[in-house]
Amino acid sequence: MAQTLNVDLGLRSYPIYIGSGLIADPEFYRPHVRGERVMIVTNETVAPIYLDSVKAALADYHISEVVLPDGEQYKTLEVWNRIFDALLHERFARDCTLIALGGGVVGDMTGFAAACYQRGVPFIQVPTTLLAQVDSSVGGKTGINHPAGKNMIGAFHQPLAVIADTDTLETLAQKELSAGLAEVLKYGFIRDLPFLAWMESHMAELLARDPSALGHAIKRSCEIKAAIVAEDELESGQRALLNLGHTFGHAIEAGAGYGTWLHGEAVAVGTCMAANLSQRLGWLDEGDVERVRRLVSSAGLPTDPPADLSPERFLDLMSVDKKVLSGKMRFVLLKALGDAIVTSYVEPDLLYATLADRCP
Ligand SMILES: O=C(O)C(=O)C[C@@H](O)[C@H](O)[C@H](O)COP(=O)(O)O
Repeated sequence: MAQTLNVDLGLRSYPIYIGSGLIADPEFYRPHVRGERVMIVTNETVAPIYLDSVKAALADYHISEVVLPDGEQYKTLEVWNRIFDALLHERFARDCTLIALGGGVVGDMTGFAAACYQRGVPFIQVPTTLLAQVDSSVGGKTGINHPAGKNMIGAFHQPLAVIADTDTLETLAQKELSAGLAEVLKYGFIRDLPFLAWMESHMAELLARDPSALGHAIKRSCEIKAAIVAEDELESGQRALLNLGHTFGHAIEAGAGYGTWLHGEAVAVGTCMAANLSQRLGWLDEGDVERVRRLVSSAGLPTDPPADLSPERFLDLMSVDKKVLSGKMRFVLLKALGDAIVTSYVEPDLLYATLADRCP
């Protein structure tokens, strides 16, 4: 049984299907596939587990595949180009559909390839990690990394559908599950205090992959994300709230070398740092910050930045953030738990103090 949510974007609206057993079911693909040719883009970890099921579900189409290496360190221009090599080698025309089968890296790279191939072809997201199911597969942000900054080259390109099979989470490494929980927690921190409280009391079930707890977490996360994206598709306002923890987090990922930290782990630390800065601005109290850190830690996630990332290097890496406008950094901070804002009014000494802060 699938639950269906909708991302309301006028002509670019699309469904998010969430449930068990969807990945091998042709019914979820058929209404959305365009043309007769399908290119499945996946990675070396996911292919041996799920590629055959997806191919069987798409047996009515002419299928090709490209299998990329797995990891954030491969979200590069060179690896991305392999998708075009495959499409061109096999003479794909515009009447085709790309399928992104995998986690956030595969989804972002496939979506960006779909945005660019012959100036734009359709694609479907089939996310197989928790992080991709609750966040990156929804909303149309696609792209690749540059050594100077995360997701620096990309496009907004909405998928035709998101098919989130919750069974795929059974094969996910525990570290990857925790990384996905960082983004689930984010929705509570920015917009939904009751959801945060629900996570507090259901963390053990979430970590034990209880299907009902995970199903609720995925649905609520996608509801919040779909509503924000529908309000502000191209991030001219409210959508930036979804970037809580990301300015600090992206700096950690780039500073340590892509692939050293999982994206969700870096976002978890970034969220604790955003809470720290929010306290310095007088918005959160000590108890709130402690609650943020406790929740993050209870999800099996780190709370502190790497000791070798100096405040100066942090600042340098953060200065290429996509939220920088007219040379001014903007931050997603917490006015209260469940109430995030975007602000550029942060005194440099308070920011520096947060960047220098390390738990004893
Ligand atoms: O969808 C959004 O908007 C987000 O910001 C979601 C983030 O969790 C996600 O990691 C996104 O890819 C980051 O986008 P970026 O614009 O900061 O690169």
